[in-house]
Amino acid sequence: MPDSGRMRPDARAWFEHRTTSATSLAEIDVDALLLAKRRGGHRVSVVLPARDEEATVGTLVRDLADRWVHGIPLVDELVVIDSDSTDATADVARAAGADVVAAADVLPAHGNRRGKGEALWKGVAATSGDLVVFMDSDLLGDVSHYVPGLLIPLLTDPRVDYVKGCYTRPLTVDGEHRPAGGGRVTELTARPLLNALWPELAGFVQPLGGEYAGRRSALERVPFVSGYGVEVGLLVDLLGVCGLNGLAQVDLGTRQHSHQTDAALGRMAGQIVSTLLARAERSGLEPGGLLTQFQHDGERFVPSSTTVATDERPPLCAVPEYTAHSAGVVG
Ligand SMILES: O=c1ccn([C@@H]2O[C@H](COP(=O)(O)OP(=O)(O)O[C@H]3O[C@H](CO)[C@@H](O)[C@H](O)[C@H]3O)[C@@H](O)[C@H]2O)c(=O)[nH]1
Ligand SMILES: O=C(O)[C@H](O)COP(=O)(O)O
Repeated sequence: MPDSGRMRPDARAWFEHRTTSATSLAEIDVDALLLAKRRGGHRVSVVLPARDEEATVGTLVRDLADRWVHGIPLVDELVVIDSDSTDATADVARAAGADVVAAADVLPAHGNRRGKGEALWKGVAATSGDLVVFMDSDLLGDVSHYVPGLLIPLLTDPRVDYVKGCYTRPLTVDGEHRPAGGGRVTELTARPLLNALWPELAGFVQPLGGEYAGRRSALERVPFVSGYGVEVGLLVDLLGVCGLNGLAQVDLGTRQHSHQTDAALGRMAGQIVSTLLARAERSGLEPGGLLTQFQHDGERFVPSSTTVATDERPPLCAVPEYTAHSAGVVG
């Protein structure tokens, strides 16, 4: 039976002390945040990787620019990294107020690879803020509070180097809408693997979520996996660089995005498996047997842990009672 009491103590302590909430603008003291930004002499870059996102990137960029560039000056640089789009992503994003940089034009001597992680790596290279906020370009609805929400831990606690967003994820597939249940690769691949191999990270509610922020000083010290393995790669590698207490998460409320096909999610899961197994092999890790999952109770995420370690029986041909019996039967 699930039992939150059985969550690994270090993961549980991290979850309790390093999870904060910023589910809407009403919950955020933006003036205090701006003051902290000015006092600390910080510069904030927002990086949005985008591949063929003409349908969504315009509204997102306009919301962010209106609120945090032209309104309250929390963001100094709003950059869309055009990841080899074949649609009007670049024009739409530029018209909405972003600086648009083609991934292929950044560090050209290093070539141009495919994938989201490549766009993020180029995004860090192309910007200059000491604090970098990442957001996907296919987000739906007004999510402009994500930016200050992700910045709070970085602007208010010098021990925090990296902040992951977490959220409830509705799922709409084939016209059927469910208020939660999104993040299928997260639940079926990333979470079980991360729990097995890096149990101290079990408190992360959304290890794959595309909204997170970090100090450049940390981000420039870790590799960026070029494809969809980038989020789990960053989590594991930043754990090594910053330690568990250098990581934090913030509940941003709800996240809706465009869903990919099952076949595409299978390929994404494959990249995540490959990213994590490569790191586990390098570190010689043995899998553990506890899985922590989360449910939102209306106020907060509630963890519940289950033993998933497997037991097994030997081949029957090695069981004397069986071989004696089956010899008798055959004979
Ligand atoms: O080659 C690519 C592929 C994607 N993207 C952009 O990356 C973002 C996320 O990509 P998407 O294909 O929408 O991923 P999801 O299906 O939403 O996958 C989830 O899981 C992924 C794996 O961890 C994360 O990278 C995502 O942020 C997270 O939302 C979007 O803005 C894309 O336009 C690129 O820039 N280049
Ligand atoms: O984060 C994930 O697991 C993938 O983006 C899939 O999300 P979805 O199930 O909401 O499409």
